Order: sequence, then C-alpha cells, then structure tokens
Amino acid sequence: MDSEKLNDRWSAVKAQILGYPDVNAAEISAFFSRLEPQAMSDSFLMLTAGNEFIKTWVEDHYLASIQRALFDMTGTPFAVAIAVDPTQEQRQTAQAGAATAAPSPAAAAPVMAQAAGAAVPLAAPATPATPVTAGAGGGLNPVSAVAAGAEPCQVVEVAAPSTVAPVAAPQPFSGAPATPPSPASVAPAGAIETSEASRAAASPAAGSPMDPAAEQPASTLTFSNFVIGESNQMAYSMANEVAGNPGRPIFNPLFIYGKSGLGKTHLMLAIKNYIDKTQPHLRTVYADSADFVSKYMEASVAHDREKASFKNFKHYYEEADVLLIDDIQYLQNKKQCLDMVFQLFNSLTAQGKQVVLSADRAPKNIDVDDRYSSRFSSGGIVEVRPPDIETKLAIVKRFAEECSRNEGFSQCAIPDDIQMYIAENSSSNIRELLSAVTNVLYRMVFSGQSDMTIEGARVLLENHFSGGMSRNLSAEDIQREVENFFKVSHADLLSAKRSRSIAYPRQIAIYLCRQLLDVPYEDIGRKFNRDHSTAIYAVGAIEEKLKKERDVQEEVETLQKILSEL
Ligand SMILES: Nc1ncnc2c1ncn2[C@@H]1O[C@H](COP(=O)(O)OP(=O)(O)OP(=O)(O)O)[C@@H](O)[C@H]1O
Repeated sequence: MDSEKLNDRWSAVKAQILGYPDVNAAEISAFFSRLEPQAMSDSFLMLTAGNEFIKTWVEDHYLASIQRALFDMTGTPFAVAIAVDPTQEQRQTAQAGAATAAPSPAAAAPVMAQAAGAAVPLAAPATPATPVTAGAGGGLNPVSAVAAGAEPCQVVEVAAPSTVAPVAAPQPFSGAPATPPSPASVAPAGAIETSEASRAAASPAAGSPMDPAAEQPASTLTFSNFVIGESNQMAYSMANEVAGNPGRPIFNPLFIYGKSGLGKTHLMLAIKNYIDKTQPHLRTVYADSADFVSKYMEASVAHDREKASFKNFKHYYEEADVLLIDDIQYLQNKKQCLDMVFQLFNSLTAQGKQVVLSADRAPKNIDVDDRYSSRFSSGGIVEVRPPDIETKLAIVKRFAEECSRNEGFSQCAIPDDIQMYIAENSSSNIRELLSAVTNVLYRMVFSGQSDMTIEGARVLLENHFSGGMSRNLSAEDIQREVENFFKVSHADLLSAKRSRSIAYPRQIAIYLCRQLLDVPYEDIGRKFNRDHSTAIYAVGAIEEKLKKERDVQEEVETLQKILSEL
C-alpha cells in the first residue's frame, strides 16, 4: 500500500474512533497526532509513536478502540502493533516549522533497512520511486520501518524496546560470521545455527553456517542488508516486530509465505540473528524442513540401538525459545514429521515461545489437515510478493557494491545500464539476479573487461535468465496479441472504458501477463495505466470465469498457444 493510501486509511480509522460515544476527542487529537502509520495489510496495522510514553498510553487507552474501528470498517479482526520511533518527534517538530516547504510523502520507495542507531535522512533520489540504500554501521534496532509519511526516501529507525540492548555493528553482506560457531556436540536435526545459549547445550555441525540456497553465511543475513520495497515491506515490519518482541500472541506464530527466492529465509535468519545478538539468553533454533525430515529419519533409525536419539532430537526443538521452521510445505505427506512439528508448535506457543514458519504458499493452500493449517494461520500471516523493478535494481546495486568491496574489486563498478538490464531481465527469484551480478563482476575483473558494455553483458547473460519482463515475452507482446484476437485498439485497451467488449479483453490481457510474465501486480498495472489492485481484481475475475465458462477457457488457451509460438 502506498503511503498516501496508508495515510488515508489511518485518517479513516481516526474518524471512525471519533464517532464512538466513549472516546475523548481532545485525547484523540493530542495523542493520535503523535502516531504514524507504517504498514497495513488485510489484518495487520503497524504504527509508530514518537516515544515510549505515547506508545504505552495509546496501548493502554485506545488499542481496543483502534481494533474496534478496524473491525467495524472491514469486518476483519486486526492485529495492531505500535513501535517507538524516537526520530518521529524531531521530524514532526521540524515539519511543523517548515510545513509549507515540506515535500510530499514518499511513494513507497524501496529502501534498505537502516542499520545506524539513529535515523539518517538519506540523499534525496532522482525520483520518489528510486530505491535507497541505508548506511551500514551502528546498532541494529528493531523495528526499522519505512516511514510512510516521511520525506521521500527517508528511512526511520524505530527504537528497540527498552528491554532490548543495543547491538554491535551489523554483519557485512558476506564474510565471516561475527561469532564463530562452537564445535559440534550433539548435532540435532535440521538446525543451521543456534544462539549462544543453545550452542552450549547442543550445537550444530562445526564450521561456518551457510544459507544453503545463497551460499552466504547464515549469520550475514540480517535486517540491515535486506532491501525493502513495497513487495516485502509488510513482511519486513512483522519480522522486525517479532525480533524485537518474540512471543507476542498477535504474531505467534508468524507465517511468512511467497514464491522461491523472494527473501523468506533471509528474513527468518534476520530474526534469529537479531535475537541472538540482543537477547543471547534466548535459545533460537532455525530448521529447514528438508533437514528436519532427514534428521528425524536418522533419529528414528538410530533409536533401535541408541534409545536416547529420538528423545534428544525432540528435546533440541522443545527447548527453543524461538523456533523458526523454513519451507514447511515440504512436510506435506510426511505425516509423522508434520505431527511432530505440530506438537512442538502447540507446546511452544502455549508457553509463550515464539514460532516462525515459512512456506512457498499460504497456510490454507498447504495440503495438510485443516486443524494444522488453521493453527498455522492463528497469528500473523504475511506474503512476500515478487519485487518490482525498483526493488530489484536496489538489490543489484547493493549486492554489486558489497561484492566489489568484499572481493577487492573496487576498481570495477557495474555501469548503470547493465545494472538496469539485470534488474529488468531477471525473474523475481533474487538468486538469479545475484548470480547475474556475480557473473558480470567476475568477467569484468578476470577477463580484463572492466569497460564492459551493455552489448557485452547481453552476450554474457544470454542464457542466464529464466523469465523476466523482456526475455521472451513482454507485456506489449501480450497486449498486441490480445488486441488482434479481440479486435480492440491499443488505445481502448489502455483506456478507462468499461464496456464489456473492451474490459473483458483487458482483463484477459492482464491475466495472461500475470500467468506468463514473472512480474508483480504493480508492474502489470502500470502497463495498463492502472494500479495493482485493479490488476489483482482482473486476475481474480478471469480465474473465476475460467472455473465455469468453457468459452473463456478456450480463448485463454488459444491466446496462450499464440503467445508460446512468438
Ligand atoms: N529484499 C532483499 N534484500 C536483499 N537480499 C535479498 C532480498 N530478498 C532476497 N534476497 C537474497 O536473495 C537470496 C534468496 O533469498 P532467500 O533464500 O531468503 O529466499 P526464499 O524466499 O527463502 O527462497 P526459498 O523459498 O527457495 O527457500 C538470498 O541471498 C537473499 O539474501
């Protein structure tokens, strides 16, 4: 949701509360003006307050009213989180002083999580949509959030709750973990890394713990090197909230879902790494589901000779204060493992211990007993959506800079047009984008092509990309074929006209873009002069028709065939 809409919704909530008989309008005016909305989804609203007093006061006096208003307006129960942003007051004061000169709110520009202890207003970008990379260094406090109502590209560092101690400088993007893991004792199932406390009790295998997918040390995946854009802002905020306040019922469990390579594991390990640094007395356990299953099998087999193996296995997870299980769709059809995860889940959440789960789909679409999926859905659920071009470009830039710095390639900078080429052509899977950057950099450094041109990059990456907007098919190709098929002009297809003869082909074209191009709704909407909600609506409308109307199925199949032959 862009900042303008977010502010509008928040204003509507305030107006709704003012309509209730039991509220004090003066209090609302005094205290609510010190709150800023940061993010909102279908069931979650995140606000920041300028200081601890305002936060606590609003929580004590008006949290229920905010929730009531949201429920009355939407018919859905909402979780509402309030974090402290100590810079908010300074900004509000400064803005009040310079009210007339203040720039308009940011249009959901991608930002890099701010890692410094205090907010650092970043250099104003060329356009409001230009991504921003925040500075490194300093402590990492939850909750960092994009200030929806802040100046363009300003990043706000929200203070850690008072119980959370300040932490050391964030990890570099790649490199040695700050705290070397201790040697293995009992190597339990599926754990990549545990906190200090847990290492003492039961440690995973020795050596640098790696993010298996990205070959980056798990300890280097932090909030500070996660690029925030509209597609992942909500997931980032919720993950931050959990890292700062593990075990709060509204986010327990936290369920993060989305397609492969969108940053779910990064966020889970960022939660873990943050808690390990700020609350080392808590035992955090991260487990990838595939590892969990294989260790479960090992423990079951070993159980015949070594009676304690299964007990040790279970114990390892039971004693977690924070349990993070990645890719749980992998547990579908693995009944015994699933039962064990469910038992762990129930026992930990009942004790107020935090559970974080991730999957490539929403809980309701995981093929498990309804009982399980409804329990998995009982806390915060958030989708990480495919990144838009701006976010991809921000990730390319950050990764290229980090690579150059860490590998000592500082004399080689990837030209802007090549960076844009990579962002535009890579699929939504960030791994593909990162490996394109690595390929280009290595070619520049080791083949003496430090002046690589866009043509050189095209040749080098010819077979690299699996999808993306412009690889084989573009939105323009789809529009053209749909226009020919339905005999609609291009101007009409992009117009505001709503007659069925135009709206229906438009919806089909949008649907095909969603099916055939690996791009987010925002980008598709833009191609049709519309916003992402219209694109979502169009896709939903065609999906409904496809279930019942044979004509529509045939039209879509024919168009897909035409497009596949281009
Ligand atoms: N917003 C982001 N900012 C910085 N790096 C990112 C971002 N999103 C993803 N990445 C990087 O992309 C790579 C893939 O991300 P990750 O492993 O977290 O994806 P995933 O969603 O867990 O995928 P899978 O479902 O396949 O496990 C990692 O190197 C991660 O650090």
